[in-house]
Amino acid sequence: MTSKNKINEDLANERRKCNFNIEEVTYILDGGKEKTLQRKKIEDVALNGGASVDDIPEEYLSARERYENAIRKSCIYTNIVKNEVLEITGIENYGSPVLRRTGDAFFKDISPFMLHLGMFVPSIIGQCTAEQQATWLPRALDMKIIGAYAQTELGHGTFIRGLETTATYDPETEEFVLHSPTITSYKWWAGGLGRTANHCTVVAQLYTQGKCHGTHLFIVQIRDLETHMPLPGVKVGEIGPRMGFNTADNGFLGFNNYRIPRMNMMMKNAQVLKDGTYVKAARHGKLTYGTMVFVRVTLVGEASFNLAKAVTIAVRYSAVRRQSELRPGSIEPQILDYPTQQHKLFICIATAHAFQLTASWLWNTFTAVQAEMKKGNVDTLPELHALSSCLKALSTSDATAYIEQCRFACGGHGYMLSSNLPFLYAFVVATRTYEGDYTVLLLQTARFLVKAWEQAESGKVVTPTVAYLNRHFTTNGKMIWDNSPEGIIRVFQSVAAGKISLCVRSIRNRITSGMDHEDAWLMTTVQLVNAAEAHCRSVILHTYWNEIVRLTKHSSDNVKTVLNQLVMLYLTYWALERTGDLLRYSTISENDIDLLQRQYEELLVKIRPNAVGLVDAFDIRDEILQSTLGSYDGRVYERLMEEVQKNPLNKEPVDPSFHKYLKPLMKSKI
Ligand SMILES: CC(C)(COP(=O)(O)OP(=O)(O)OC[C@H]1O[C@@H](n2cnc3c(N)ncnc32)[C@H](O)[C@@H]1OP(=O)(O)O)[C@@H](O)C(=O)NCCC(=O)NCCSC(=O)CCCC(=O)O
Ligand SMILES: Cc1cc2nc3c(=O)[nH]c(=O)nc-3n(C[C@H](O)[C@H](O)[C@H](O)COP(=O)(O)OP(=O)(O)OC[C@H]3O[C@@H](n4cnc5c(N)ncnc54)[C@H](O)[C@@H]3O)c2cc1C
Repeated sequence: MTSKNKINEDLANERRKCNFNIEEVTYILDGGKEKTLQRKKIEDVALNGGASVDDIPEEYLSARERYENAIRKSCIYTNIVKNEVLEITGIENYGSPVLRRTGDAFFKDISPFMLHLGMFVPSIIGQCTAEQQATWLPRALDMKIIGAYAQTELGHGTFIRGLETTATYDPETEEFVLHSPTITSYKWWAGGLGRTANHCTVVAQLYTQGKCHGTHLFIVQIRDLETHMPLPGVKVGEIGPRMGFNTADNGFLGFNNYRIPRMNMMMKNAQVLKDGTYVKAARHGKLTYGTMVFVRVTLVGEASFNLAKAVTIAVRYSAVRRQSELRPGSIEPQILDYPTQQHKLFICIATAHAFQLTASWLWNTFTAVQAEMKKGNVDTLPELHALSSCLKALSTSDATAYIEQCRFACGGHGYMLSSNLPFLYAFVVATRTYEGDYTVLLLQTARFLVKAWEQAESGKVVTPTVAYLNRHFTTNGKMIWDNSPEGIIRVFQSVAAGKISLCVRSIRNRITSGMDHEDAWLMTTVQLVNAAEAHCRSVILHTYWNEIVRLTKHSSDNVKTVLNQLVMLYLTYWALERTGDLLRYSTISENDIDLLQRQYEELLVKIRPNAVGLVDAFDIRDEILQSTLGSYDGRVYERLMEEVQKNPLNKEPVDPSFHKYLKPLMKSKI
């Protein structure tokens, strides 16, 4: 072994201490051994060529250079995927989370193609008829056309019904006329739209035969395929620097009476016939929002993966980093030995597991609902919408907070862009806003919960994720505290039921005292968000526990033990975080809380020897981590030094600005 790939001794020791089979845990997280092997094969094909390495790290480039470099790498990666990876996986895996994950080796920031695969293609699959799909899908998958998803406008993102772009049908020419009547109607934010896309999905208010039928989706060509010039009637550009996503050319777009053929309306759920007659095929009013539901479902896994990256970096760094003295003259401890550091980091490992397992469960729920909808049954859609909304909100919000916690855990070096933690934060914090803002989505879930509560009150059996509401009406008084996993979960469900119940009471009291329903709802929204959060916590705790029990049935004893310790840590952590709620809605005593605290601290001690093994089990290759602090070999200080050599500011010993400005300043008299 050369000194270059020699593993840091502290990290090597940690690996010797690890007492469970790391691969077994990787298989569980990936969804089975087959999936792990497939992922590894894809990573080998895509990454072993070393195409991801930038001579100059992208953070040193100008905005133009950075964009061009991102396009260059997107094309390299797309060619690898088209020519080599899909040979192995089949076309149906285009856009799969594995390819998304592997793509991270090519970009610290974002690929300008992300929205093409993330939303443009899914909108064709989900919103077009079979005939339309046959026209558009092969071209999109083959990158003959490159798309974006232009829904949000300068004036409206959340309130989709308030969008102002119009699509007015002209039966004379059998075309839609797209128009942006105001400044606020300009499309704003769409990823890949500013410089890259030549097509996009546009969401616009549909007018036909003089009547508005609400928002619908259209496929719109915006640039010439040969020259890439914006087509006449299209005004398009990049919106400017932002906190992250700086290589994703988020764009603006306006139309001046721009015409598209009738068949460019995505017609799966509604059609406009040649004569302008509007036909609604959908069995549910909100099926045009389907692409958003799909993306929200995938964002739970995205939150888990990015948190796994951050905690891999922070745990490895904490094993390498030594700081302070416990006793005078004693060897400086690894910072991972501080219980406060363990408190910051182990919850991140557990949360990444909780979200990963919840993401797989949610994906299965999503595909089951899709299958029902194919048969014409839309009854399960409201529950899926409520679930995907709150899980998207909480997973992105928790992942944001914990990635920042990982950065804090790395002290000053965590602030370096080369640690990759700032990039991870800037990416994940955006996911809390886009695809539906945190508060707005929790309020959607709250609508569902209040309805479910009313059903349970009237004695009806409610759907599985809110079945605890039926129990709420059959038990009297506070839930008996019980420190078993099932007991803690039951108490969290009681907290949710209690909070929903308070919301309903609050709304009813307000209505009784003269408010109309809208105002009573509005005045209760702070509580409603809180209740939806509590419901979602109970769903995550329940799912995480159930899945661990199910998935470790045949695991080796050590794997069972360590995964159990993690899920117990998660349950205990949240019980301690919510002692106020637990005191209010269960019989928990001060003594029980003391016991919980002790149990938590003991779990930190038990997990400590396996901490590095647990992050190794995420199996994230160095090329994907892209971190000076988090590499497998732990050569933290060497990597920070190597990175300094790439800094263009260090190319010359004296900067030209010295002669231009500094020296004259130093020479000038007061
Ligand atoms: C907030 C709402 C849900 C409100 O919509 P609305 O039309 O005003 O709703 P409403 O008329 O008050 O009716 C509410 C009703 O509609 C239902 N509903 C709402 N959304 C869905 C859905 N997706 N599936 C199934 N049902 C849905 C709700 O459950 C309500 O039902 P109810 O009346 O209670 O029976 C909606 O406007 C919304 O989803 N806003 C968020 C916008 C958003 O997510 N934009 C994403 C833009 S693309 C993007 O960000 C790309 C990111 C980049 C990337 O991915 O990389
Ligand atoms: C990096 C990034 C990429 C994006 N990519 C795309 C894309 O590709 N395509 C696209 O179409 N869009 C995209 N978006 C836009 C994104 O979907 C919207 O920004 C998002 O849906 C939030 O809408 P908004 O900006 O209008 O926020 P607003 O709705 O104006 O929210 C502002 C505040 O008001 C609050 N608020 C708003 N309405 C309510 C309410 N009813 N009740 C209580 N509180 C409320 C919110 O909670 C929030 O705190 C992107 C955004 C970002 C940041």
